[in-house]
Amino acid sequence: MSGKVAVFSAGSWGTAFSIVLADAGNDIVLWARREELAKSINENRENPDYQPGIELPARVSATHDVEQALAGADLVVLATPSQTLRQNLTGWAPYVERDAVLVSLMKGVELGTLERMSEVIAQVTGAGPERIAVVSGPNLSPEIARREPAASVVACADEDVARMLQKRCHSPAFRPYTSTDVLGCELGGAYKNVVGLAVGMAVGLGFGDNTTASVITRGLAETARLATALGANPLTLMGLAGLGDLVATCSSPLSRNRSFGEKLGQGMTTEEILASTRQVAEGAKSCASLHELAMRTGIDAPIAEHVTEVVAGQITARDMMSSFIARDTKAETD
Ligand SMILES: NC(=O)c1ccc[n+]([C@@H]2O[C@H](COP(=O)([O-])OP(=O)(O)OC[C@H]3O[C@@H](n4cnc5c(N)ncnc54)[C@H](O)[C@@H]3O)[C@@H](O)[C@H]2O)c1
Ligand SMILES: O=P(O)(O)OC[C@H](O)CO
Repeated sequence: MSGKVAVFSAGSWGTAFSIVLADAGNDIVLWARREELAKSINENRENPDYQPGIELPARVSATHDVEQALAGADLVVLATPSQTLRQNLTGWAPYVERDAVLVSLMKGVELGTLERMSEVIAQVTGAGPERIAVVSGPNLSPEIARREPAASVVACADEDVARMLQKRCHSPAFRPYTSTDVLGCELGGAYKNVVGLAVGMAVGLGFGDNTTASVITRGLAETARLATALGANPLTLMGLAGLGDLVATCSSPLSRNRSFGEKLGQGMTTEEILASTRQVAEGAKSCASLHELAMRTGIDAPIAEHVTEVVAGQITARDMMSSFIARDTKAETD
């Protein structure tokens, strides 16, 4: 099964996932925000800004023209920073083919509205749940771009559509599993970034594996508490889009969220860290929306709460770690 796929946009994950889709037999048009980047990708077969040193397959071409990217595409893959999706998609939506399936690769929750990316897509495009899918799992883009073996979850409320997407992105190095739990996959993906920040802070403070394992495990408990309260299948959180992604993010120096946390732990401010990178660390924004979502749902979320405070400069990473230990004691399963 193959066809034309439009990928928005040519960042780290959009570029790496284009390689997966091309290896699986699709023709990809990769939209780049800057015209000169699209030109450079077409001329040099490489995205020097986001996946340097990786040769792009012949099936991948780039454009800065939205209409050209979307014409005839039956899959539209969205990989922008989460907080920019609504505004961007509003401009792109008029050119999306009527029956195209919209696939979110993003791992964030919108500030203010507290909406997941699939909810933003539904609102902006009017697409029903059978046309909205999510891909989420332990997929650090530099490893995917190098075609190192990895698995992931493709979720859609309509299982047939999830199966179609599974076929469209099953490549020799990338193994997708289907799910109908869109909410569980999205919250697993967004929450692991916040836990990755907390783990990074512990590493930056010089703490070892007992500390990081404790934060990871309590982070999974916090994720599962919120996600299941909102209707997720608890098994989703134990799978690739939950535990799997949490392990990859929290253990890898490639993770932008973990690295961001490490710098906070070493004493840098959020503003200094943001000024030092062009890539997005979604957890630095979604910590606030996830904490608010937890409060609105009546769920205890100390990791999201304290990470938000550290990112906002209200407490230090060391204060956060002390507070985790000093909190009222309770049963593990409460
Ligand atoms: N990189 C990964 O390993 C990875 C893996 C899985 C999921 N994700 C998720 O994919 C999403 C995108 O991440 P990424 O790693 O590709 O980010 P990135 O920072 O590498 O790239 C972001 C892309 O969006 C564009 N962009 C930035 N600001 C924009 C704006 N205001 N309007 C339009 N475009 C804008 C950039 O030009 C770039 O092409 C995030 O939600 C992230 O959590 C990333
Ligand atoms: O680099 P990060 O922290 O955004 O993580 C990338 C992916 O989400 C890992 O699955």
